[in-house]
Amino acid sequence: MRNFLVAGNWKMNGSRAANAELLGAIRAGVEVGSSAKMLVCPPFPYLTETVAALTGSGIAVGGQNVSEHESGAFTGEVSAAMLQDVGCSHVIVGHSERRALLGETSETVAAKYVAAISQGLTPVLCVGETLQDREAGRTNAVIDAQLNAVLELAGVSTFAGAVVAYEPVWAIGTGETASPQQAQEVHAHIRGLIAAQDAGVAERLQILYGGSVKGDNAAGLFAMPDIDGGLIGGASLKPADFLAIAEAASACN
Ligand SMILES: O=C[C@H](O)COP(=O)(O)O
Repeated sequence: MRNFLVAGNWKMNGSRAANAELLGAIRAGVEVGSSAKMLVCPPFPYLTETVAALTGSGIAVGGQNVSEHESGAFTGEVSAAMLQDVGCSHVIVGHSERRALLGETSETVAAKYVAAISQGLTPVLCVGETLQDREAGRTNAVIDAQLNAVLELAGVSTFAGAVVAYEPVWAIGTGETASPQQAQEVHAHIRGLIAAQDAGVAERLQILYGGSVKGDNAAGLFAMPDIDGGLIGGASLKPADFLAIAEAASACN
């Protein structure tokens, strides 16, 4: 039996004042009841304050990106050791916005994944197809290529300490969600790909869905057998929505 994870990716949003309000509301809501594991991923400058604000709450904190390098002359980059040092337990790698806008290749993403694992961080590895890929019938092939790059570099055993997030690019920030059935098909495919190498790891692997998840569509998605939670963008900035999503996950736990 896999536990559910509800992760909030704040992207490049927030301020000290707005974060304090948001975290206070989430903490207060969680204390009255959610049993799903929660994770928030704020921008780098706010990580330390977020860790402090969430101490004792059981809510985990993660980065949104990590350097593939250990240390040194990489201006503007943040290492896995630094994320670990300030109290992060997770880090998002390979988000489609970074793949598309910042030129991250599947090979770079694989190196970031390895950097995270080597520091004891749990990578939240994002994969997903564009609308063009889907319409051309290339969804599974795209997902396979993204995952195989990581499997080849890191090996299947590392997936015991990782989370995969399926995020169809066409559903991110668009208000258009994959239907539970569409998402389930891809999640089952992802689990199958991992199972072909290690059935035990595949069975335990948390696979999150991301792409316009809201309080009112989460339950339908989480009812699917291979969907183990969500990676939430816009709705993670709205406490009522984020808590409703966590409640929907708790109900499945
Ligand atoms: O990382 C989160 C995803 O990009 C989903 O974003 P969204 O919930 O705003 O569609």
